[in-house]
Amino acid sequence: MTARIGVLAVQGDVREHLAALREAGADAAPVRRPQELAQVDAIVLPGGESTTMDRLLRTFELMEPLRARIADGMPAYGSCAGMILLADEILDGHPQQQTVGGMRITVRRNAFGRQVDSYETDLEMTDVGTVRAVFIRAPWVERTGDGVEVLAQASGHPVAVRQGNLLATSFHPEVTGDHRVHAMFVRMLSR
Ligand SMILES: NC(=O)CC[C@H](N)C(=O)O
Repeated sequence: MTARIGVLAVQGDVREHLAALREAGADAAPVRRPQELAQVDAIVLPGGESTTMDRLLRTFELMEPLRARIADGMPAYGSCAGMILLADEILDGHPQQQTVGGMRITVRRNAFGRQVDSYETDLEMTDVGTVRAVFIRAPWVERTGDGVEVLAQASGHPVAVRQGNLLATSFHPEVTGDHRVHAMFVRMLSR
């Protein structure tokens, strides 16, 4: 049976992730409610604004079920704000900002600078190859804990990391029309 991958749909670039997952051959569906989360085998946390997503996750009563599913081993992929949500620790976060957590990483929000510092570059990513990386007010990884594999770096910092069946990128592969990073996540589901 094809795995069903949810895309957290409280805020952010949900449509682009749904499209990239479908192009990678997955059955993808938006997740806004706890009942919808219960029906997926894996989840993508999109780019957007992590402080807003944190607030909406709590309002929609998705924070605790999401934490429980990830602690229980559900595969998850976070891009940009989604990477922040997966991180166990944030630097330069909003004072009350919480994360879903699960990945033993410390991320710095807006690490490359503010809005104006959005940029694109080609990176080598393990198991994927050369990718066009689009950074938009992106975080980077400051510290990695046990079991975290660095898949790509930019400006001397990890920008793609994997820990078991959790994947995170600082950049946005969903906006480039290249679905190889999503395909890699789909492959992680069958390991
Ligand atoms: N493109 C993005 O997802 C930006 C992330 C945003 N700077 C945040 O802190 O949530």
